[in-house]
Amino acid sequence: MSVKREGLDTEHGVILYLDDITVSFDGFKALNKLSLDIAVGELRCIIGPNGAGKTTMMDVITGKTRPTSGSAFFGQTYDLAGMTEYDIAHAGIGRKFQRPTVFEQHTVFENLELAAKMDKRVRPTLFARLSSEQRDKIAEILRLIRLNGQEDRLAGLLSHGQKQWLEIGMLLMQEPQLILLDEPVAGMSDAETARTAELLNELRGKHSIMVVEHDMGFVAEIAQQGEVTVLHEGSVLAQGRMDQVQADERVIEVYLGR
Ligand SMILES: Nc1ncnc2c1ncn2[C@@H]1O[C@H](COP(=O)(O)OP(=O)(O)OP(=O)(O)O)[C@@H](O)[C@H]1O
Repeated sequence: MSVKREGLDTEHGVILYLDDITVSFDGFKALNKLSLDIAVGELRCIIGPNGAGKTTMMDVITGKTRPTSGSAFFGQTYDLAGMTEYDIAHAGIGRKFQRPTVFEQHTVFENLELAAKMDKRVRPTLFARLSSEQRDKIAEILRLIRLNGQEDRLAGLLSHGQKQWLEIGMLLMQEPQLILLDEPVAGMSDAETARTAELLNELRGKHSIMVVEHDMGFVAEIAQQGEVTVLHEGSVLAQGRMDQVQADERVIEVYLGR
Protein backbone atom coordinates (compact mmCIF):
# COMPACT_ATOMS: atom_id res chain seq x y z
CA MET A 1 0.00 0.00 0.00
CA SER A 2 1.39 3.40 -0.92
CA VAL A 3 1.90 5.95 1.81
CA LYS A 4 0.78 9.24 0.34
CA ARG A 5 1.21 11.40 3.38
CA GLU A 6 4.76 12.57 3.93
CA GLY A 7 6.12 11.70 7.31
CA LEU A 8 3.67 8.90 8.04
CA ASP A 9 5.80 5.88 8.75
CA THR A 10 3.83 2.66 8.31
CA GLU A 11 6.82 0.50 7.52
CA HIS A 12 5.71 -2.05 10.10
CA GLY A 13 2.30 -2.35 8.43
CA VAL A 14 0.43 -0.73 11.30
CA ILE A 15 -1.38 2.58 10.91
CA LEU A 16 -2.82 2.99 14.40
CA TYR A 17 -1.52 1.80 17.75
CA LEU A 18 -3.49 2.31 20.92
CA ASP A 19 -1.57 1.06 23.92
CA ASP A 20 -2.98 0.76 27.42
CA ILE A 21 -5.26 3.78 27.04
CA THR A 22 -7.31 4.85 30.04
CA VAL A 23 -9.73 7.77 30.01
CA SER A 24 -11.18 8.72 33.40
CA PHE A 25 -14.11 11.08 33.80
CA ASP A 26 -14.17 11.99 37.50
CA GLY A 27 -12.87 8.55 38.37
CA PHE A 28 -15.18 6.68 35.97
CA LYS A 29 -13.12 4.82 33.37
CA ALA A 30 -14.75 5.23 29.95
CA LEU A 31 -11.65 3.49 28.55
CA ASN A 32 -9.77 1.07 30.77
CA LYS A 33 -6.33 -0.05 29.59
CA LEU A 34 -7.50 -0.32 25.99
CA SER A 35 -4.96 -1.69 23.49
CA LEU A 36 -5.74 -2.02 19.81
CA ASP A 37 -3.82 -1.97 16.49
CA ILE A 38 -5.13 -1.32 12.99
CA ALA A 39 -3.11 -2.57 10.01
CA VAL A 40 -2.56 -0.50 6.87
CA GLY A 41 -5.41 -1.19 4.43
CA GLU A 42 -7.52 -2.95 7.04
CA LEU A 43 -11.28 -2.50 7.40
CA ARG A 44 -11.84 -3.00 11.13
CA CYS A 45 -15.29 -3.14 12.66
CA ILE A 46 -15.75 -2.17 16.30
CA ILE A 47 -18.87 -3.33 18.10
CA GLY A 48 -19.94 -3.27 21.72
CA PRO A 49 -22.97 -2.50 23.87
CA ASN A 50 -24.01 1.06 24.74
CA GLY A 51 -21.46 2.77 26.94
CA ALA A 52 -18.64 0.36 25.96
CA GLY A 53 -16.34 3.29 25.11
CA LYS A 54 -16.51 3.29 21.29
CA THR A 55 -17.13 7.02 20.94
CA THR A 56 -14.55 7.83 23.61
CA MET A 57 -12.00 5.75 21.68
CA MET A 58 -12.69 7.72 18.47
CA ASP A 59 -12.47 10.95 20.49
CA VAL A 60 -9.02 9.91 21.74
CA ILE A 61 -7.84 9.05 18.21
CA THR A 62 -8.98 12.42 16.83
CA GLY A 63 -7.63 14.47 19.75
CA LYS A 64 -11.04 15.53 21.08
CA THR A 65 -10.42 13.73 24.37
CA ARG A 66 -7.01 13.35 26.02
CA PRO A 67 -6.15 9.97 27.49
CA THR A 68 -5.53 9.97 31.23
CA SER A 69 -2.77 7.42 30.59
CA GLY A 70 -1.47 5.22 27.78
CA SER A 71 -0.24 6.09 24.31
CA ALA A 72 -1.76 6.48 20.87
CA PHE A 73 0.36 6.50 17.71
CA PHE A 74 -0.59 7.18 14.10
CA GLY A 75 1.99 5.28 12.09
CA GLN A 76 5.29 4.97 13.90
CA THR A 77 5.99 8.61 14.44
CA TYR A 78 2.87 10.66 15.18
CA ASP A 79 2.22 10.66 18.92
CA LEU A 80 -1.46 11.63 18.96
CA ALA A 81 -1.39 12.61 22.63
CA GLY A 82 0.77 15.61 21.78
CA MET A 83 -1.29 16.82 18.81
CA THR A 84 -4.31 19.11 18.45
CA GLU A 85 -7.48 18.01 16.65
CA TYR A 86 -6.44 20.18 13.71
CA ASP A 87 -2.95 18.64 13.54
CA ILE A 88 -4.41 15.14 13.67
CA ALA A 89 -6.83 15.87 10.82
CA HIS A 90 -3.96 17.48 8.91
CA ALA A 91 -1.77 14.42 9.45
CA GLY A 92 -4.44 12.30 7.72
CA ILE A 93 -7.07 10.96 10.12
CA GLY A 94 -10.57 11.70 8.80
CA ARG A 95 -13.69 11.17 10.87
CA LYS A 96 -17.28 10.98 9.85
CA PHE A 97 -19.72 11.61 12.65
CA GLN A 98 -23.06 9.87 12.95
CA ARG A 99 -25.17 12.78 11.69
CA PRO A 100 -24.49 13.96 8.16
CA THR A 101 -23.07 17.48 8.01
CA VAL A 102 -23.13 18.31 4.30
CA PHE A 103 -23.61 21.87 3.04
CA GLU A 104 -27.35 21.68 2.34
CA GLN A 105 -27.58 24.88 0.28
CA HIS A 106 -24.90 23.66 -2.12
CA THR A 107 -25.09 21.07 -4.86
CA VAL A 108 -23.59 17.61 -4.60
CA PHE A 109 -20.77 18.68 -6.91
CA GLU A 110 -20.07 21.84 -4.92
CA ASN A 111 -19.88 19.83 -1.71
CA LEU A 112 -17.19 17.62 -3.21
CA GLU A 113 -15.48 20.68 -4.68
CA LEU A 114 -15.44 22.39 -1.28
CA ALA A 115 -13.99 19.25 0.26
CA ALA A 116 -11.25 19.22 -2.42
CA LYS A 117 -10.44 22.83 -1.65
CA MET A 118 -10.25 22.11 2.04
CA ASP A 119 -7.45 19.68 1.29
CA LYS A 120 -5.28 20.39 4.27
CA ARG A 121 -2.01 19.53 2.60
CA VAL A 122 -2.08 22.39 0.14
CA ARG A 123 -2.47 26.15 0.42
CA PRO A 124 -6.16 27.16 0.62
CA THR A 125 -7.38 27.62 -2.95
CA LEU A 126 -10.92 28.88 -2.50
CA PHE A 127 -10.91 30.93 -5.68
CA ALA A 128 -8.73 28.65 -7.73
CA ARG A 129 -10.12 26.43 -10.44
CA LEU A 130 -10.21 22.72 -9.91
CA SER A 131 -7.34 20.92 -11.52
CA SER A 132 -8.22 18.26 -14.08
CA GLU A 133 -6.94 15.73 -11.59
CA GLN A 134 -9.42 17.00 -8.99
CA ARG A 135 -12.26 16.89 -11.55
CA ASP A 136 -11.40 13.30 -12.41
CA LYS A 137 -11.37 12.46 -8.75
CA ILE A 138 -14.79 14.05 -8.20
CA ALA A 139 -16.17 12.03 -11.13
CA GLU A 140 -14.71 8.84 -9.69
CA ILE A 141 -16.11 9.55 -6.23
CA LEU A 142 -19.55 10.45 -7.65
CA ARG A 143 -19.65 6.99 -9.24
CA LEU A 144 -18.45 5.33 -6.05
CA ILE A 145 -21.11 7.00 -3.88
CA ARG A 146 -23.76 6.41 -6.59
CA LEU A 147 -24.54 10.11 -6.98
CA ASN A 148 -23.35 10.44 -10.57
CA GLY A 149 -26.11 12.11 -12.53
CA GLN A 150 -27.19 13.91 -9.35
CA GLU A 151 -24.25 16.27 -9.07
CA ASP A 152 -26.43 19.37 -9.66
CA ARG A 153 -28.98 18.52 -6.96
CA LEU A 154 -28.96 20.51 -3.77
CA ALA A 155 -27.51 18.38 -1.00
CA GLY A 156 -30.41 19.41 1.25
CA LEU A 157 -32.79 17.54 -1.08
CA LEU A 158 -30.96 14.22 -0.85
CA SER A 159 -32.27 11.30 1.23
CA HIS A 160 -30.62 10.62 4.59
CA GLY A 161 -28.63 7.76 3.07
CA GLN A 162 -27.46 9.85 0.12
CA LYS A 163 -26.29 12.59 2.48
CA GLN A 164 -24.26 10.02 4.39
CA TRP A 165 -22.67 8.78 1.14
CA LEU A 166 -21.96 12.35 0.07
CA GLU A 167 -20.18 12.97 3.34
CA ILE A 168 -18.13 9.81 2.88
CA GLY A 169 -17.28 11.15 -0.59
CA MET A 170 -16.21 14.48 0.92
CA LEU A 171 -13.97 12.64 3.33
CA LEU A 172 -12.43 10.63 0.47
CA MET A 173 -11.72 13.85 -1.46
CA GLN A 174 -9.27 14.73 1.30
CA GLU A 175 -7.45 11.40 0.97
CA PRO A 176 -7.20 10.57 4.65
CA GLN A 177 -4.80 7.80 5.56
CA LEU A 178 -7.18 6.51 8.21
CA ILE A 179 -10.95 6.88 8.03
CA LEU A 180 -13.13 6.64 11.14
CA LEU A 181 -16.84 6.06 10.54
CA ASP A 182 -19.23 6.41 13.46
CA GLU A 183 -22.43 4.36 12.95
CA PRO A 184 -22.61 4.98 9.20
CA VAL A 185 -25.93 3.15 8.70
CA ALA A 186 -27.84 4.54 11.69
CA GLY A 187 -31.25 5.70 10.45
CA MET A 188 -30.83 4.20 6.97
CA SER A 189 -33.40 2.08 5.13
CA ASP A 190 -32.51 -1.58 4.48
CA ALA A 191 -31.74 -0.76 0.84
CA GLU A 192 -29.49 2.13 1.85
CA THR A 193 -27.74 -0.08 4.40
CA ALA A 194 -27.07 -2.74 1.75
CA ARG A 195 -25.76 -0.06 -0.58
CA THR A 196 -23.45 1.29 2.14
CA ALA A 197 -22.06 -2.21 2.67
CA GLU A 198 -21.28 -2.37 -1.07
CA LEU A 199 -19.60 1.02 -0.88
CA LEU A 200 -17.38 -0.01 2.02
CA ASN A 201 -16.55 -3.28 0.32
CA GLU A 202 -15.38 -1.25 -2.68
CA LEU A 203 -13.11 0.79 -0.40
CA ARG A 204 -11.66 -2.33 1.22
CA GLY A 205 -7.90 -2.58 0.80
CA LYS A 206 -7.65 0.89 -0.70
CA HIS A 207 -7.99 2.70 2.61
CA SER A 208 -7.48 1.96 6.30
CA ILE A 209 -10.93 2.19 7.85
CA MET A 210 -12.37 1.82 11.33
CA VAL A 211 -16.15 1.42 11.50
CA VAL A 212 -18.14 1.61 14.74
CA GLU A 213 -21.58 0.14 14.20
CA HIS A 214 -24.50 -1.44 16.07
CA ASP A 215 -26.17 -3.08 13.07
CA MET A 216 -24.84 -6.65 13.20
CA GLY A 217 -26.15 -7.66 9.78
CA PHE A 218 -24.24 -4.76 8.28
CA VAL A 219 -21.10 -5.60 10.26
CA ALA A 220 -21.23 -9.20 9.01
CA GLU A 221 -21.49 -7.90 5.42
CA ILE A 222 -18.44 -5.67 5.65
CA ALA A 223 -16.27 -7.59 8.11
CA GLN A 224 -16.12 -10.66 5.86
CA GLN A 225 -13.05 -12.62 6.97
CA GLY A 226 -11.49 -9.63 8.74
CA GLU A 227 -11.18 -8.97 12.45
CA VAL A 228 -14.03 -7.57 14.52
CA THR A 229 -13.23 -6.01 17.89
CA VAL A 230 -15.76 -6.16 20.71
CA LEU A 231 -15.43 -3.43 23.32
CA HIS A 232 -16.96 -3.72 26.76
CA GLU A 233 -16.47 -1.46 29.78
CA GLY A 234 -13.66 0.40 28.08
CA SER A 235 -11.49 -2.58 27.07
CA VAL A 236 -11.29 -5.20 24.36
CA LEU A 237 -13.53 -8.10 25.39
CA ALA A 238 -12.97 -10.21 22.28
CA GLN A 239 -11.48 -9.98 18.81
CA GLY A 240 -11.66 -12.29 15.82
CA ARG A 241 -13.75 -13.11 12.76
CA MET A 242 -17.42 -12.16 13.05
CA ASP A 243 -18.54 -15.79 13.40
CA GLN A 244 -15.96 -16.32 16.15
CA VAL A 245 -16.95 -13.29 18.21
CA GLN A 246 -20.66 -14.05 17.75
CA ALA A 247 -20.06 -17.53 19.18
CA ASP A 248 -17.98 -16.21 22.09
CA GLU A 249 -19.79 -16.83 25.39
CA ARG A 250 -18.53 -13.58 26.94
CA VAL A 251 -19.80 -11.58 23.97
CA ILE A 252 -23.20 -13.28 24.07
CA GLU A 253 -23.40 -12.54 27.78
CA VAL A 254 -22.69 -8.80 27.51
CA TYR A 255 -25.21 -8.40 24.71
CA LEU A 256 -27.95 -10.54 26.24
CA GLY A 257 -27.24 -9.45 29.79
CA ARG A 258 -28.65 -5.98 29.12
N1 LIG B 1 -17.56 13.57 28.97
C1 LIG B 1 -17.96 12.54 29.72
N2 LIG B 1 -18.12 12.68 31.06
C2 LIG B 1 -18.50 11.64 31.83
N3 LIG B 1 -18.76 10.41 31.35
C3 LIG B 1 -18.64 10.22 30.04
C4 LIG B 1 -18.23 11.26 29.15
N4 LIG B 1 -18.19 10.75 27.89
C5 LIG B 1 -18.56 9.46 27.98
N5 LIG B 1 -18.83 9.13 29.27
C6 LIG B 1 -19.23 7.81 29.75
O1 LIG B 1 -18.27 6.88 29.31
C7 LIG B 1 -18.89 5.67 28.93
C8 LIG B 1 -18.50 5.30 27.51
O2 LIG B 1 -19.19 6.18 26.64
P1 LIG B 1 -19.06 6.11 25.04
O3 LIG B 1 -19.97 7.17 24.50
O4 LIG B 1 -17.65 6.15 24.65
O5 LIG B 1 -19.66 4.68 24.73
P2 LIG B 1 -20.15 4.06 23.35
O6 LIG B 1 -19.60 2.68 23.28
O7 LIG B 1 -19.82 4.99 22.24
O8 LIG B 1 -21.72 4.00 23.55
P3 LIG B 1 -22.91 4.10 22.46
O9 LIG B 1 -22.91 2.81 21.74
O10 LIG B 1 -24.12 4.26 23.34
O11 LIG B 1 -22.63 5.29 21.60
C9 LIG B 1 -20.38 5.84 29.15
O12 LIG B 1 -20.74 5.28 30.39
C10 LIG B 1 -20.54 7.34 29.15
O13 LIG B 1 -21.65 7.72 29.96
